[in-house]
Amino acid sequence: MTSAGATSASTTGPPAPPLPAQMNFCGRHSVNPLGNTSFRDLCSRLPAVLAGVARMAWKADRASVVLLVACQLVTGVVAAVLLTGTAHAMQAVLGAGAVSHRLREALPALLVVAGAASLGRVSSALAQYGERRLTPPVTTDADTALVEGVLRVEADAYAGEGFADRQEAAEMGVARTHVMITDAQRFMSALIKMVTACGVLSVLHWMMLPLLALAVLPSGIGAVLMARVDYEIHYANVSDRNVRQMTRWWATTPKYTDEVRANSMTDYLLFWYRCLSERIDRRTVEAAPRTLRIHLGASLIGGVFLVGTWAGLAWLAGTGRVPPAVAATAVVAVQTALAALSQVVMNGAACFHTSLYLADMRTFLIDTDARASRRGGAEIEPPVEEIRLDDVTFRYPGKDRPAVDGVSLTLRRGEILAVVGENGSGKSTLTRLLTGVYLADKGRVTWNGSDLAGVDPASVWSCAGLVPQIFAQWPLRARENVTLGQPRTHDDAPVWDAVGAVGMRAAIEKLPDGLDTLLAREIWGGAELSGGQWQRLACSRALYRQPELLILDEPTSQMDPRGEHRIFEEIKRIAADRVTVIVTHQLENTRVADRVIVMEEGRITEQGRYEDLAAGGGLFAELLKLAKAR
Ligand SMILES: Nc1ncnc2c1ncn2[C@@H]1O[C@H](COP(=O)(O)OP(=O)(O)OP(=O)(O)O)[C@@H](O)[C@H]1O
Repeated sequence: MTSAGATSASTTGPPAPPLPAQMNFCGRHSVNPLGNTSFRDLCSRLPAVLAGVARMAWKADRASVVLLVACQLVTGVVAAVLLTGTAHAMQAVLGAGAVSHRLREALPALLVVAGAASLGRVSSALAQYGERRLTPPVTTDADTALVEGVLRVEADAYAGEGFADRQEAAEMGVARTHVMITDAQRFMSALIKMVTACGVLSVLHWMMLPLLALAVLPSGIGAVLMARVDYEIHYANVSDRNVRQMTRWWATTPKYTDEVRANSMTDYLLFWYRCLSERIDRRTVEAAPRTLRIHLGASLIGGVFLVGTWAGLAWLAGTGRVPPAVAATAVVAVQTALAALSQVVMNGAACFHTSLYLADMRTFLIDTDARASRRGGAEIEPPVEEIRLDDVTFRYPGKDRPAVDGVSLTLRRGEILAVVGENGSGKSTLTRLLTGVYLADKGRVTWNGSDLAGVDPASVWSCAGLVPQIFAQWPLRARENVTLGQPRTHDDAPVWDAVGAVGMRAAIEKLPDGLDTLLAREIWGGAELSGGQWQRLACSRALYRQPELLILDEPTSQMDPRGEHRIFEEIKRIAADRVTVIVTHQLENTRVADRVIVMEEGRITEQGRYEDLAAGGGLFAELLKLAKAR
């Protein structure tokens, strides 16, 4: 839901540019998942997060996971050996006798300490190597899962509540995946080090442990609270970030450079971009005092407890409760445990932080999975003799009125059907229902008698060729822009046939590398086509597929008369072997059709041949008159 931002009121000169719309999305999915979560709940998530990370890592590269686990174990052993070795060395050094004798006594323990330290270094280097091996495939798995999830949903999901915003939130999960392994691995190794150091400490004197825990706990709580604040800011900014991202693409892509410059939109787009960024920054800055309070509170309480820890140790040594050698070892153990504990806290909080974004990603993936196409396994066998719509109704999510409302229609092989009607009357939606891109909310669409709701969509789409109103200009080679990555043969003959049929052979031959030319001006070595040439290429894609159902939605709107004539001649030539549907506002073009249907507010209100409708007193005749009156 959006509302226009306020504009600054000025009575002289032109009005100030309006602010970007305020995003007040308040649907079912707009609830911050952390809104009613207690601190305990937050901490109890950590094991599940680590288990999730381990599962993802195991799936991506088992050998690296085994290496990392082995490194963790070595870390634990090394920490224990370091501390016990230090204790032995201390006992020898602080014992009785000449200095040279004491040093000799301490030498074996010191050598063990040096060996353990070297092993620790080697293990840490290997752990880093494992991390570097593991992070790319885990990130790629997460990223690909997200792209695949979005590609596999039923098409009407895109129009569903907050889909794009939730996708944007999930993207953050992917972005955080690359630090997830590092955080989890550091957390685990710090945890092992800490447990070892605490074990050694508890052997030295039981009182050291609670003192230590008190010293570090406040910073742990502080770090989790900070992560919570960060996530709240991130969550509040999702919609604005999404719009900013889109604005950035539209403003900077070379495709719209003419429109942006010649319509003097540069300043307005920069203004928009800046406003959105400032709004995002404002939310972040507004949270700064909260984070300062958390930081100061955690540092203050932690500092007091830390002083208490050292005082406790001094008291134990001073009162002779622990001998000097043990006290010296305890100092090392406290230092080790403190460092490890701070690392546990820091990396634990980072894992927790990441888990919030990963949870968004997981929720989104579960949602995309639930919305994935599951229509049944029936197959469409060519030739397609008949396509029928029986009382079909379709309404876009969130819309009050159906876009297609109770339409019944039968199309037979060899027939050319033209669909006309005013803007928004449901023509393109009808084509999406015919191809099974959308499934009817009510009624049935059947191909050769098979209801598309029970047919594997891939088998339908392998028989369809669609030139949509807004077609993609893929940054691919000219050849793949025709074949769409689905070559029919090992040679280029059918590709040349398809481009020849739309009058593009000469233009493709003139490209620097012919069919191998990359059609993307932005990329080095790429070339660009004109608008009409692109549209011809889009038509050649559909022709190349030799589809059972050929749908052309405004196929010639950018073409010169020769190109348009050629396309319609080709449509007539190949019509006998397929069902052809042409959506057009150029009413003269409907002369090629065997039948014309006129749509109004989602319904078919007239149908017949061009001549009959032109002579009738309906909308077709009225629109024709208006077209001729120019
Ligand atoms: N993706 C979508 N999400 C929500 N509503 C949509 C979507 N696409 C179309 N609509 C709505 O459905 C109705 C029919 O749209 P459709 O695109 O089918 O009309 P059309 O006859 O093809 O229009 P035009 O002649 O302008 O291309 C319109 O009210 C439109 O706002």
